[in-house]
Amino acid sequence: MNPADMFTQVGSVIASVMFAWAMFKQYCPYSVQEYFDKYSKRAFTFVYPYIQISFNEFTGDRFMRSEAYSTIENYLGSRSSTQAKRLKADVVKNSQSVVLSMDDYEEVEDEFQGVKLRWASGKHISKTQSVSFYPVTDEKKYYKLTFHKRHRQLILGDYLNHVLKEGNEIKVRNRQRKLYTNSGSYWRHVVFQHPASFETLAMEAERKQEIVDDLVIFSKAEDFYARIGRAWKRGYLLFGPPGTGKSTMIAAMANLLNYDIYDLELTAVKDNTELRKLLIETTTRSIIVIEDIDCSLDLTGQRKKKKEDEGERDEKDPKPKLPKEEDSKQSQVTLSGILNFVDGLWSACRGERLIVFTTNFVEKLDPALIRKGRMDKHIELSYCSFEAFQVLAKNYLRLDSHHLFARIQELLGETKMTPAEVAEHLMPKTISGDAKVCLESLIGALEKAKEDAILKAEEEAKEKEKESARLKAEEEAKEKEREKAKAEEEAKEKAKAAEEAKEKDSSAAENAKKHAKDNGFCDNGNGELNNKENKQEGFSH
Ligand SMILES: Nc1ncnc2c1ncn2[C@@H]1O[C@H](COP(=O)(O)OP(=O)(O)OP(=O)(O)O)[C@@H](O)[C@H]1O
Ligand SMILES: [Mg+2]
Repeated sequence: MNPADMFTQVGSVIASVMFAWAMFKQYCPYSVQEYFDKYSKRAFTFVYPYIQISFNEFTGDRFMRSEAYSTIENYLGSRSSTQAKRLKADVVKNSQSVVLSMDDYEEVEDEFQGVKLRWASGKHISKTQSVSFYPVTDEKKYYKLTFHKRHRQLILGDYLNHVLKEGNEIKVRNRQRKLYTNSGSYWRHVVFQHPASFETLAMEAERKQEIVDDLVIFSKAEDFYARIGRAWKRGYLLFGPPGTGKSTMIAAMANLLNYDIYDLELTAVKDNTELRKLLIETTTRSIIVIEDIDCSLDLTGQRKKKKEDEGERDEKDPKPKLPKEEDSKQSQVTLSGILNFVDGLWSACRGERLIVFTTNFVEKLDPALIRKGRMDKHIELSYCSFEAFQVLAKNYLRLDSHHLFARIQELLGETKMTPAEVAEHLMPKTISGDAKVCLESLIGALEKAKEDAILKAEEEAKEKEKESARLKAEEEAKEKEREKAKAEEEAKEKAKAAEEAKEKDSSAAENAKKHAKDNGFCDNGNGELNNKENKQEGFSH
């Protein structure tokens, strides 16, 4: 048979088979088709030695993008860029890096512990019925993993875990961090791009290292927290005067650990229920921040006040009062709501979270709120030390040393200036950026601050003296008044005693008279008593 005849015959056989298949599809009942489909697939898998697993892009009714799909996409990214011929590119991290993934219907190979496997990308397309000029197509993308069935155990266990772990790590590396703020009961976010870092943070090197170590240890301690049975969370309380770097440190923490920030504005939260809802919506690897917690709520007295109010209500009116209009507008988040937020509920959330409170007045806060276990680490940020100044000088002026440093060190030891103020003086003052001008400006400000502090101390001493003199005078006046009152009291006492004595005398005289009368004496009109019997006796004589 010549090749032309052979092709003609093969062609006609294929055409006949296709015709028969089309007829079968067209006229055979659906149930028979399904039956046929099922058994043909079973027969195929019986002889086909490979296993296939599909990971669809969308899962569930809510049309949520599958986490596994995006993790696998990240995992396959680097392999795709070296093997696939058609790639898709996406830009992340504020247009700073390009992430590649394989295009549809591409294949890449992978190897795990000597076992070869194959990943393929594909999509199901279904046309949806809609009243539109253009047909709407519904694409469902998927990744398909194919491997030999003798490696089933290894692939389903270790390999898939390895894919998810590595994919997640790549996702975290590539993700854009976000700064969330709450507006009522939901979070809004912007891309978080604060440049602060622990290197640029002005504080003593030793303390800084201690905080960095603490954070890094925490972020790697998943197994440790699971072993000791505690939720993977850590609380930080940052306190100190305004402008000492509390907010800057939070940004540095987020940059160090690559965490998102949830900046919680408590005054915008209506009540504890809303607070709970917001908390549940926070994601893992995040820092939840409540700035100026002492100003956000009356956390110091709220618990006490509430109890007092309840006590009063119990006494006077057993029915609960409706909130007044002005009360209902204010936040009704309570201290116990916050405490639950910090430990109770939070423990139920998966993944690592840091919570940071900042305050200018740590002594104002309820001890229950900041006890260890809730706020595990208390960090004081204080006025600028010389070591902190050196960091600022290096950041702002690129200076490691300068002959004016000695004077600055002396002045910083004698006066209080916040790092924010110091930094302000180190900002470029001339177009040439002369460091000396900045340092002199700082020295001038420090000298002035020192003079002001001396004047203030003198003023305060005078005030104190005046106050103590005033108090002394007041005390003396009070003492005099007390003495006067005492003398008056004594005089009154004396007069009363004399009155009583007089009364006593007159009543004694009265008694004596009565007694005399009873015994036969009578008053002779001259105040003398005469004995009646004696008189009678005299008459008789
Ligand atoms: N320790 C510091 N290191 C570096 N810069 C600092 C430091 N402290 C303050 N600054 C600078 O001062 C500015 C204000 O600091 P920051 O907002 O962090 O202060 P804060 O302690 O949060 O103040 P507040 O209590 O008013 O919120 C920042 O922009 C930062 O540049
Ligand atoms: Mg701040």
